Amino acid sequence: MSAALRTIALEKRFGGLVATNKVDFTLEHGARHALIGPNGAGKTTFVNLLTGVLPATAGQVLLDGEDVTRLSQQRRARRGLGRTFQINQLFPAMTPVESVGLAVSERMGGGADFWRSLGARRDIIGEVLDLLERFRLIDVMDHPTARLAYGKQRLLELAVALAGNPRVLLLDEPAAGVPEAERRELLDTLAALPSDVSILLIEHDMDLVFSFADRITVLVNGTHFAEGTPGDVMKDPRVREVYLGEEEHA
Ligand SMILES: Nc1ncnc2c1ncn2[C@@H]1O[C@H](COP(=O)(O)OP(=O)(O)OP(=O)(O)O)[C@@H](O)[C@H]1O
Repeated sequence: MSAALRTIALEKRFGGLVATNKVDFTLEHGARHALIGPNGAGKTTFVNLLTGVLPATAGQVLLDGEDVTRLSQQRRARRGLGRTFQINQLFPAMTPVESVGLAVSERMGGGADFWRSLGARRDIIGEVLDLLERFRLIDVMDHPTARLAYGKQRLLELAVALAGNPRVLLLDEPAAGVPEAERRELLDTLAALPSDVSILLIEHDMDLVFSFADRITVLVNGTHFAEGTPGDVMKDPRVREVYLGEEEHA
C-alpha cells in the first residue's frame, strides 16, 4: 500500500537560497507525525509545497501514490489533502454553523447556493451538528466568529478542515496564540481526531508535539535532518545540539 503522503527529492529554491533541500519524507496511513525545526528551517515552505501554495523547483509530491506535484491547491484538496492555517482564515461575520455548513456544502460540490437550500437536507444538517459537537462548538454555533474566544476559533478551523473529509490533514501550529486556559480543550480535541485521517502537525510547542506525535521529523536548513519516535529524537545528540539546544538558549 502507498503511503498517505510522500515526497521524493522535493526541492524549493528562492533565488540562491535552498529552502527545501531534496527532502524525502513519508507520512504513513493513520500517522500522528510532527514536523519540527528551528526558526527558518523551512517548515512553512515544505507545507506550502505539499499543499500547492508554492510550486516545487524539483522533486515530487505523492498523495496516496498519485503524483500531485503539478496540481493546484484546490485539486489537491479535492483529492483529500486538508489543512489548517497558522493565521486565522475564518470569515469573521459568519457563525460556526454557517462556516461548517458551507464547508460541507462545498465538499458536495454545491457552494453557497446549495448551502442556502440545506434546511431540507437532514443528513447534511446532521453532519454539521456532529462536527460542531465533536469540536465543542454547539453552545456558540450561532455566534459570529469574530466574537468567539480564540481557542474556539482554532477549534472551528479544525471543524472546517474536517468537513472537507480529508484523508491527510496538515495542522499548521494549531495551538499558536491559544491562551493557557483554553489549551486543554484544544489538545483533547486534537487527540480525538479520527484515527483514519493521517496527520502531519507542524508545531513549535514541544509539549503538544510530544503529547500528540508518535513520529517526529526534524528539518534543519531545509534538509531532512533526523526522524524517529519522540524518544529517539529527544535522545539524538545532533538534534539536541541544533534544535533543543537553541530552545534552551531562547
Ligand atoms: N517567498 C520567499 N522568498 C524568499 N525567501 C523565502 C521565502 N519564503 C521563505 N523564505 C526563506 O526560506 C527559509 C525557510 O523559511 P520558512 O518560513 O519555510 O521556515 P520555517 O521553518 O517555517 O520558519 P518559522 O518557524 O520561523 O516559521 C528562510 O530562510 C526564509 O527566509
